[in-house]
Amino acid sequence: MWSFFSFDVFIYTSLLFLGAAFLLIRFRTRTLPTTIKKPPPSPPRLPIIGNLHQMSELVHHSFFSLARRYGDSLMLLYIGSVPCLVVSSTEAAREIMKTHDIAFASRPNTRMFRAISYDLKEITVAPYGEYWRQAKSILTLQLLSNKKVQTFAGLREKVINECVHKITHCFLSNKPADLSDLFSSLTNDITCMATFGRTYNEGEIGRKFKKVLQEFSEVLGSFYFEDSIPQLAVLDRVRGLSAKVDRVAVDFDEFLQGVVDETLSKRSRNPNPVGEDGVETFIEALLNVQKEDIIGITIDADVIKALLLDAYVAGTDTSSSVLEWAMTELLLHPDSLKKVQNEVREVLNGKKDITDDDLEMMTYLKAVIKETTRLHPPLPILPPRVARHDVKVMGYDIAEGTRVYVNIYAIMRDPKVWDRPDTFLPERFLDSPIDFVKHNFELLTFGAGRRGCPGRVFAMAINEKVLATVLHKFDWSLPNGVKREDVDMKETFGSQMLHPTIQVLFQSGSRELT
Ligand code: HEM
Repeated sequence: MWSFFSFDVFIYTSLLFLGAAFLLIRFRTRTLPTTIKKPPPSPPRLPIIGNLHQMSELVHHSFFSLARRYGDSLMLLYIGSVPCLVVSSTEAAREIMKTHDIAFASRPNTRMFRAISYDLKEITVAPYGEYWRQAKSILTLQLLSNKKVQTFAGLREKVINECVHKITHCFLSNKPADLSDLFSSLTNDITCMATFGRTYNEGEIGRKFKKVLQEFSEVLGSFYFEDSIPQLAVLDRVRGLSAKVDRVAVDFDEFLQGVVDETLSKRSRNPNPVGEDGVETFIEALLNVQKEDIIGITIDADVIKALLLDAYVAGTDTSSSVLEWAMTELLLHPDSLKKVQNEVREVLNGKKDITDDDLEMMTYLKAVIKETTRLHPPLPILPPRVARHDVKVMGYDIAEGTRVYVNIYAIMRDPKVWDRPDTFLPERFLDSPIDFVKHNFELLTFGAGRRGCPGRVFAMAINEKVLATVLHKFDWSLPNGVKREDVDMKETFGSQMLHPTIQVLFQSGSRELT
């Protein structure tokens, strides 16, 4: 549900750039309503496409460099005809997500999101209102509470052990471990088991699931003209994107309906079913909420499928991105690697299994994860919010309907807030109160305010345990022949989140084989 520009922007902006001069005669860029007296500073823009031609594939970098020139707190851009407020400082983020949180608590209503999110029933894109409130409270309280996340401990353990066996196998065959691939399967398996009660890796259904996920990511990463330059919506049809979006929505629905039918059929055979290992999975919990009928919204089949989609899509690639970057940074910073490994091994003191209490004592490990996501947030720009009415922010007038992009990449590298902002330095978090909490506006990995991420505890339980396990069980180095300076730290979009450009291939050492 996250990305909003992609590489195909290049092709179409070039085309548009040429066409803009001609089209200028026919169309005029939408201007702000006259009530907007003092808009935030803006770079100059072109007719029709606005500032689209200034966007690169990695939009957070484009926003970052434009903000330095035009508005390092708030800047107004136009993506096509849509006014977009770019937020690039801690103070401005606090204004948007705390002071004026309700005014900006909605998400844009776009054709793309309507098509692939059960008509905006997914929480991530749902407009602010009663439905969003109730659906988010189901997710937060019934599916992702601390207590619920603890019930998945056995499941996490099982999947992590499988990953350890695969790494051991690489070691024994003297091959580098492809951690990109291993972390991606691991987070996929944990999220699938917690959400659907089983994995979908094998056979015909596995093949179909993979294909639909691939296409889902492709449409999410596509630039949809209808949503930003409606005059050119025909281009979406010409290049087959409109049809593809509709087809992906149908295919994903077919898959999710299959998951629901399978679960219902199990329930009809056993009225009190629990998933594998006696755990109530998300789908079971949702069907129970539906049966009890105690909340203020109708939980129909589409709502169940939309919330499953929310949990699966939001929970998978985000965590694998964090793990990949953490291992990459540690390999590039041997002192930190040694320090975190010593901590893990000292806390465990010869014990084989890692408990939540052990993780609580691993303060440097937690600092490594914070520092990793500060430099490499899986979502470098928060999913867009939208102004629900005219509002004044930091002395500027923001018009109703303005889309708001909080560039957390810029905020988390702001030299006014962070000493040596581009350096990997987990120590900065050791004696610092800065944490992933709702009203923290320096470390915004999980967003903030009403629209903040409800999956933080679920995600951190995976990230901490996986990282502690691979550091405990193995010694790591770059594969033979690869030097530190050869590692390319450029970012690239994986399925949806930013990953290192390289596949993270590491040599595992022999410390302890299970
Ligand atoms: C490392 C893992 C994760 C990261 C970095 C992450 C990050 C984020 C961010 C940045 C947002 C936007 C917050 C905002 O707009 O202020 C978000 C929203 C959301 N996340 Fe996560 N997330 C992660 C894992 C999860 C998991 C595991 C789930 C559920 C199983 C989840 C479910 C959601 C949902 C439903 C929203 C939308 C909230 C709303 O719009 O009200 N996330 N996440």
